[in-house]
Amino acid sequence: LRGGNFSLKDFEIGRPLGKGKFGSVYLARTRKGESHFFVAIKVLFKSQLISGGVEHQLEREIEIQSHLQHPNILRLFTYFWDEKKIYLVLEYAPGGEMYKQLTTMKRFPEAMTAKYMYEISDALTHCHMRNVIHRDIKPENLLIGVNGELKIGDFGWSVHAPSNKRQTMCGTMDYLPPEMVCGDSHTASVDLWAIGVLCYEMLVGKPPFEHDKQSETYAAIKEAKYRFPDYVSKGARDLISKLLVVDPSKRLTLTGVMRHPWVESMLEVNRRAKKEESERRAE
Ligand SMILES: Cc1cc(Nc2nc(/C=C/c3ccccc3)nc3cc(N4CCN(C)CC4)ccc23)n[nH]1
Repeated sequence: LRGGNFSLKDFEIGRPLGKGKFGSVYLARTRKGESHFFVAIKVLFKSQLISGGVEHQLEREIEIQSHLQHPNILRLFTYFWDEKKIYLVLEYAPGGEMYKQLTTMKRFPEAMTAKYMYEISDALTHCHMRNVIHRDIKPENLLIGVNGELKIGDFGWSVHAPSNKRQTMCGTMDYLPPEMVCGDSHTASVDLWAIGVLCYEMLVGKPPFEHDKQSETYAAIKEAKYRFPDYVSKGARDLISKLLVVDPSKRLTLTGVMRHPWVESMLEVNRRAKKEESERRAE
């Protein structure tokens, strides 16, 4: 997939993987050469982009995602268009969507949650170093790679920091931090709040500020008011409580997440489990 000017004829289109707001995503593979290389092709209708007024958002998504190269960020290899559609050639993540995994498992074990928290913090460090804030971290935008690693997918809402872009709210607001709920300008620390929400949702199976009425969700977010079920460990509570902080400047940093004692201890549990498994297989 080096170089440019690809077109649809260079790919064999497979099954649809999913349908988004502005188009569908298909499994595909390159025709050229003997090694069939799987990709995911996101097909967007120009007409819908224009009527949705999101062309420049797509430009930003392409600009940002094509320049980010990180093992926990889904690659955007290339893109092309014909008279009616735009095609994004994205990395294929064979593990599927994290939110489906979470729905199936109800909630993730602490070691699995900590691994995902480490990986997403590493990926966001890569983004923030390039002055990119994602702004839409949630299980629906996260995919699972071939080795069970997390991949941040959709960059449809990412922007260059700082930004006070009001976004037309579509989808859940469970992940919105207080400063975005109040319409203040926001910085990269919105992603720190979002991974706090994500950590809670991975451990509990639902987000911390979920309420029947939107106004109750807003109120709970603005005061960072939430409760833990008994089974959430002290270490996990400590991490989440350092991320779900109303004052953006007081939130834990990404380095702080990756070095948090609970994360470190859980990664050690993962390493030991992997070692035992490989020793068992070696026998
Ligand atoms: C961009 C991309 C997707 C992707 N991989 C996959 N995407 C989607 C669902 C995608 C989707 C797209 C738009 C809207 C909704 C869903 N579903 C997937 C389901 C997969 N399987 C195989 C693994 N099974 C456990 C579950 C079903 C595998 C990869 C998937 N790699 N790269």
